[in-house]
Amino acid sequence: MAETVLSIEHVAVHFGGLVAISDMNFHVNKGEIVSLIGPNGAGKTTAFNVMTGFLTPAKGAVNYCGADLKGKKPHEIADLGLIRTFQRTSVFPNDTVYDNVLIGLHRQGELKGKLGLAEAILGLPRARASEKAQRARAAELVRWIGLEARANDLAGSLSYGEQRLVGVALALAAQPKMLLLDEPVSGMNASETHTFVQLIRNIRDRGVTILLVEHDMPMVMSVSDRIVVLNYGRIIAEGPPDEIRKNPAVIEAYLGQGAKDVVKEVAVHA
Ligand SMILES: Nc1ncnc2c1ncn2[C@@H]1O[C@H](COP(=O)(O)OP(=O)(O)OP(=O)(O)O)[C@@H](O)[C@H]1O
Repeated sequence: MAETVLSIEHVAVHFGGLVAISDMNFHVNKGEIVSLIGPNGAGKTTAFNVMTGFLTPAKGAVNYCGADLKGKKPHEIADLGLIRTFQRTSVFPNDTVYDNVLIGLHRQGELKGKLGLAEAILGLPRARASEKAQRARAAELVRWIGLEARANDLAGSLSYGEQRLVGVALALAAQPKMLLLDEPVSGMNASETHTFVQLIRNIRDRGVTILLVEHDMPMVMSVSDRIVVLNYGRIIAEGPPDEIRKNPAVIEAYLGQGAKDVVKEVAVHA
């Protein structure tokens, strides 16, 4: 039987009188790639914020690997291996790609308190060994995201899509069991998106479970094992891409928002 990694149970979020999410229930199994989609304002980002401890739901629970996340702070949730990327990646533009990833790894090490400050400052043997391991790991992560050829280029010289890859490397540096990707291909061209889909599959093949929020329908249809559709804070459909693209309620939800292009794309890929 499939092992559930994340489950959202009867979650509700209100902002004053506005119901952003109402009685949301869904789960993600180990090794799945699941997409959460829906028209603008449907509640996708709010759902991400609940899962990662940035928002406390008015009702319901989020379970991750058997633990109730209630009351946990974002960094405590990240420590459990539930890692998110953000819509905006902020790289250090005047550092190389490799150094950006190394800085990320150093921050991880500091956050986890792996080394004492004195050890690090004095360059004691344990600190030197750790530095060597982190350098090797940074090189491995740069290779993993496919930016090996650009490792020594300044991050500021990368295309927007490549900078987003650095964001993924920083998330991978935290050794996720599950990755939440927030609109990962927005602003990418078709070829960058294609490369990114391969990367997502590769990350999953290495054992990381994936949930993504994305507006790019062809991308969602090609990468997802399962799709959960939100509209006005409610789940209106859930299933594999082939079912979702034919679902009248889904088509209606997007048409209702005037997003005819999206519907056209869904139909074209049917
Ligand atoms: N901090 C907030 N305060 C008040 N209302 C909010 C807040 N955050 C979100 N909302 C409202 O909650 C609803 C859901 O918003 P949310 O950003 O989760 O939607 P979304 O599906 O992520 O949209 P998009 O695709 O445009 O990013 C919207 O009506 C939004 O205006």
